[in-house]
Amino acid sequence: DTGSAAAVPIDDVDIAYVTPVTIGTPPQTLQLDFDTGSSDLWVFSSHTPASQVRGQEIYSPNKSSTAKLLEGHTWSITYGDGSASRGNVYVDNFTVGGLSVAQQAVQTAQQVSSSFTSETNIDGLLGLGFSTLNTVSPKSQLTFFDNAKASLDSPVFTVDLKAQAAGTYDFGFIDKAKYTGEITYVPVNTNPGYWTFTSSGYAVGSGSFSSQSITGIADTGTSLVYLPTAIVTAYYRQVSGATNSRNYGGYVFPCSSALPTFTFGVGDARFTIPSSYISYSPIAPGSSTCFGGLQSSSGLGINIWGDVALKAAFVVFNGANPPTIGWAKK
Ligand SMILES: CSC[C@H](NC(=O)[C@H](Cc1ccccc1)OC(=O)N1CCC(N)CC1)C(=O)N[C@@H](CC1CCCCC1)[C@@H](O)Cn1ccccc1=O
Repeated sequence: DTGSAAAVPIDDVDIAYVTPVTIGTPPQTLQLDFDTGSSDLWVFSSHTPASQVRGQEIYSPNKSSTAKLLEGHTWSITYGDGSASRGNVYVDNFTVGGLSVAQQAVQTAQQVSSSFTSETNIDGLLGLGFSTLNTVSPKSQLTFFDNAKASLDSPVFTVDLKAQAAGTYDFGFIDKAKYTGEITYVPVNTNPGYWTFTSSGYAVGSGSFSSQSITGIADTGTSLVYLPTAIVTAYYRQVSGATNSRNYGGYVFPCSSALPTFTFGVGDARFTIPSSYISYSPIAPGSSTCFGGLQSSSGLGINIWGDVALKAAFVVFNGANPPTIGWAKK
């Protein structure tokens, strides 16, 4: 089997991307944020208090003839940005872009934090991390990818995110039309449960490439790129008026300042993030102060290659044994 579904930016700065999925019988369509940084599949549902729902599509298991409650199972998750949700668990038919899983664990929200309520374009998350991270108790559940893997032509999914345009998540195949040149594969460390790999170094603008190992995670659920402070300060030293603002929680600069590109290495390959991706967004609508798409990871304890980096490449998440991750230009 294979599947292919669109990844659509939810706003004008690509803060996140959503992908349509169908759940149950008859099919209920929701827009989920596919997140390689977590491993829970959870949805706004008929169990979510009305006061916490603001226009999101909901999944109603009682309207699905194939839904079954997973007795006594609950889940609770808190993300890096402090957002959180928790609830019960059903199993039901689940389809992404023509690829179906019959008994997928669908975690229904009984409680979501205010940031989820206010994010009206996200109806839930679909975790594409390793199933070891799943929070369902007493028995943890498998991700959609792990459930589908055995039936896939090839045990892979690929990510092709675009700036202000619809990209794709493909399952089970690698579409040669989506990239140019070769795919450079590097090992993945599955220990923490994320797609953790080691970049071979970086360059700021047209400066020389600094070869060094930068271990981090490829995370579709994180908007920005978070790297070691030394790298980030070297970058913003080239941006006139840039300051690391405690007030705004990161590097900001005059929107009129010229920004260099940022190049990162994967093995011998080099990927350049255009300046436009790093001039992330005005700190408030109409402001002339902009927030950077490259920020320090010092507060996180982990380096994160989020959407700002993923948009600059075609990425293969290879779920074979052992797993690897492949990067190609596009
Ligand atoms: C540096 S972990 C911060 C990161 N959350 C972000 O990247 C959010 C994304 C967002 C924001 C607003 C609307 C929609 C989406 O965006 C910002 O935080 N931004 C963008 C806008 C900027 N002005 C400020 C900084 C984050 O927790 N991701 C997790 C998945 C997210 C959770 C929130 C909803 C969307 C999916 C996850 O993969 C991060 N993970 C990764 C590994 C381990 C644990 C863990 O939990």
